[in-house]
Amino acid sequence: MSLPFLEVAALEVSFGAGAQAVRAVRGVSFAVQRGESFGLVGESGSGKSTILRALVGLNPASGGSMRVDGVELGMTRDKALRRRMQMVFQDPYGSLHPRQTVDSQLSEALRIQSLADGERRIRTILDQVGLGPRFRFRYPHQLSGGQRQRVAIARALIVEPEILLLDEPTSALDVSVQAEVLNLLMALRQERNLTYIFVSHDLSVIATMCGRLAVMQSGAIVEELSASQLRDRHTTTDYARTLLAASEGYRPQG
Ligand SMILES: Nc1ncnc2c1ncn2[C@@H]1O[C@H](COP(=O)(O)OP(=O)(O)OP(=O)(O)O)[C@@H](O)[C@H]1O
Repeated sequence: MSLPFLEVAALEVSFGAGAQAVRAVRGVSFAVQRGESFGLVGESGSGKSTILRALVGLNPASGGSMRVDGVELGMTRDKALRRRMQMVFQDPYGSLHPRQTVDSQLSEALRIQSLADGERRIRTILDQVGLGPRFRFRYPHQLSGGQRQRVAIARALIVEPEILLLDEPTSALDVSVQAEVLNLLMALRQERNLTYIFVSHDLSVIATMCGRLAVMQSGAIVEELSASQLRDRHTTTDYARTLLAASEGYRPQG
């Protein structure tokens, strides 16, 4: 059995101190192989985003460990380690700089990683996310929601990461646009052999996009399932059953 590509073990993340402390992530462990897509689902406030933010170093871990390819993710990450893992947020309008063109935002990502050959990289990535050159000098307000999310995906991918952390990447989009962006993400994962950690409250999205998933409640993982177990409703906890029943977007398959 090969070593997992991404391994989270007994992760703890707390906010605040003393009696006011919030233990947002409580002893979470999971392992993901290279090229796999792993889902995190759970009610609002269950700690899904906090795990992603801990992985990229935005939320410091208060216990446990995180490893990529056997390398421990400590408090400080060098440039090479930061390049390996990129995040895509729910709201592309909030995550893109409103006064910078698509070109400047992509150039900035390249500059941070000191990557040369910017012209070629920008043209290629805009094609790969289905935008093409005519969007290159537009500002975020001149783009639709779906186009903005494609720019956010391009900005994450232009530095050629191995792992994408996707935090509800389509939940701010119209349903028809959602499907297009999900198809794009699926194709990009295959083409680039990317590993995804995919957070969503929509179980139908998770069942389509992920091979395995963890169900979270109050900062802890209460159940791990394969996508086919999810589709067949083979859940073992009441909480996962309730979540499944409550998931508006969920449509039983087959
Ligand atoms: N910076 C912070 N300071 C204090 N508490 C925080 C902070 N970030 C998150 N929390 C708390 O940590 C808990 C987990 O939040 P988190 O955003 O990870 O949940 P989530 O499962 O991603 O929820 P949602 O689906 O609504 O995004 C919540 O109780 C939240 O209020």
